[in-house]
Amino acid sequence: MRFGSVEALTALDIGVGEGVTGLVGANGAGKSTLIKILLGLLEPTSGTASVLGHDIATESAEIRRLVGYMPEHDCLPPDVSASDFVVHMGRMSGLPATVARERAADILRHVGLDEERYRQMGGYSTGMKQRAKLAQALVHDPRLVFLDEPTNGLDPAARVDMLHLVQRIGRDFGIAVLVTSHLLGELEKVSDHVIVLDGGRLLRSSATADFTQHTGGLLVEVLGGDTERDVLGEALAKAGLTCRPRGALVAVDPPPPGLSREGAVHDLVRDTTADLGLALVRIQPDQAHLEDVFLTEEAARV
Ligand SMILES: Nc1ncnc2c1ncn2[C@@H]1O[C@H](COP(=O)(O)OP(=O)(O)OP(=O)(O)O)[C@@H](O)[C@H]1O
Repeated sequence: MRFGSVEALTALDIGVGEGVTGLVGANGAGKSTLIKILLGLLEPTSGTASVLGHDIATESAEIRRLVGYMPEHDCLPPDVSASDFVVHMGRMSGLPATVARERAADILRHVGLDEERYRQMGGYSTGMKQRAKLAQALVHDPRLVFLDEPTNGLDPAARVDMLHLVQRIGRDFGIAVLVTSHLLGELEKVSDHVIVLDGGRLLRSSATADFTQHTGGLLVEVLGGDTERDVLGEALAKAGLTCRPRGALVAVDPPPPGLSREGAVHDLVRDTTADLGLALVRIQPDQAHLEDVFLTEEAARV
């Protein structure tokens, strides 16, 4: 997809399956452009795509009947209640009036808009607006929903609630979800599969578990501050482990062959901590995160 001299998407060859798929990438990576192409709202400069077996070039009306779309931008009429709006959107999708009213009431309850649904949306908080936008995407019982930055503008607690809703749409309602975020780590917990875009190119597409696999290292936390952390780190280094501070924790690399016996590093960390008179808070596996994909790519480029 080209916009003049800007290549918004280049040589993108991907398939999206069932469940929840996270589409992540920095601002301008091409996420919204991809969704708009799949909805038939933008015509790609070249290439082909199909959604639920329908060609985007010739069957976009059928695609929009089967798909729900939560756009990124603010698109709610301020002088209409969420209830009236979602009923209207249900009617637009072909539902009879009584069915649209029932479905709207159900779905607004599911997304957590109760009594507020009768108030005009102009007075809503960002979190309430995002919920209303989500409800209109779901009212006609689609087989697939595109959610463009559903957590945008939300505070941390509202973000967690929204991500929980996204997960329920995929797992409990059985609707396939393609959800975008510019925050790379955000979708790790709720997505079955993650697609990473960078400057319009595909960086990686794989099961979330492949991104977040156990690195073989450990993270250790002891009570106290940087001093206690560093005392432990130095003692572990003397004992033959490679480690470094990571925030308030000590990150221990995968053990050398002499310490590869199951539990050997755990025992060493526990004993070293006790010998130093420090209080151990936790030892946990060090997992790779989505951000690491970008760091690895950057390192490869350098
Ligand atoms: N209508 C347009 N005209 C010109 N350029 C556009 C248009 N739409 C998008 N672009 C450009 O295409 C690129 C991809 O934009 P897109 O909005 O798809 O990114 P995004 O990953 O969704 O980012 P964001 O998280 O900021 O929404 C950007 O460089 C953007 O400036």
